[in-house]
Amino acid sequence: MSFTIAIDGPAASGKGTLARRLAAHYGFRHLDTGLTYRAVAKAMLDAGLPLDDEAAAVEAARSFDISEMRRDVLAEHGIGEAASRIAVMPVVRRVLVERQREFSRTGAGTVLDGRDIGTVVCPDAPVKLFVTASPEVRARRRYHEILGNGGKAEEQAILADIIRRDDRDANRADSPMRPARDAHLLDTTEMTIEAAFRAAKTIVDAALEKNS
Ligand SMILES: Nc1ncnc2c1ncn2[C@@H]1O[C@H](COP(=O)(O)OP(=O)(O)OP(=O)(O)O)[C@@H](O)[C@H]1O
Ligand SMILES: Nc1ccn([C@@H]2O[C@H](COP(=O)(O)O)[C@@H](O)[C@H]2O)c(=O)n1
Repeated sequence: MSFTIAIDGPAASGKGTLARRLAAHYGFRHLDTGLTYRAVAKAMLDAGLPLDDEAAAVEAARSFDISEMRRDVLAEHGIGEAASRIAVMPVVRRVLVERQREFSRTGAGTVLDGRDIGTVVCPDAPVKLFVTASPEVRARRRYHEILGNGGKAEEQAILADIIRRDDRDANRADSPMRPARDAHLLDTTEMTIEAAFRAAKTIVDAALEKNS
């Protein structure tokens, strides 16, 4: 059986960075589940379809290749916003959650990050983290990331986007973003990436020890 590390948290909280570090450290496979919602959103946008076309979104959710998802192609802020609008549709979630669960069962260990991993996708995961940071710090980090990649951005606009997306994700009826009851909360507002990794590793090591 696969040992799954479930990581959730709001937009730009650092959950993907942490998930990638943990996966590399333990030799586990990683799935950024946000990319699955983004892949559906991009397919809809590229086809010029309205984002609330459920039948088309379900078809897109069934047909894209998970192994072909690329963060650099799907990272755009507008795609994140569209993904969050698509993510309110229960029928789309059902298809994607099944594909994410399938991934979580492969190999000796997996790391999945998203919004509902600890609560819905992998509720039996032996270790769950909920990563947060203040909205202002998250907006600043994302701003510097975009600039570092040669893009243009406005910090205040990013902050407004993040707040709007968090609100939609936390208040939708199906699978709202929230920490699982047994999740460890990790507030990285004042933490470096390295400090966040070390704190998470201590938690994961304890869970691995308990499972052995
Ligand atoms: N503890 C930290 N200290 C400083 N910068 C950080 C920290 N954690 C993450 N970052 C930076 O913040 C930005 C957002 O991190 P990341 O992409 O991992 O967030 P995310 O939660 O996966 O985002 P998304 O919601 O878009 O999936 C990245 O530029 C990353 O390098
Ligand atoms: N498990 C998940 C993961 C993501 N979403 C939705 O997708 C949007 C984009 O996610 P990013 O992590 O790439 O920013 C996000 O805002 C959520 O609406 C989800 O619902 N469940």
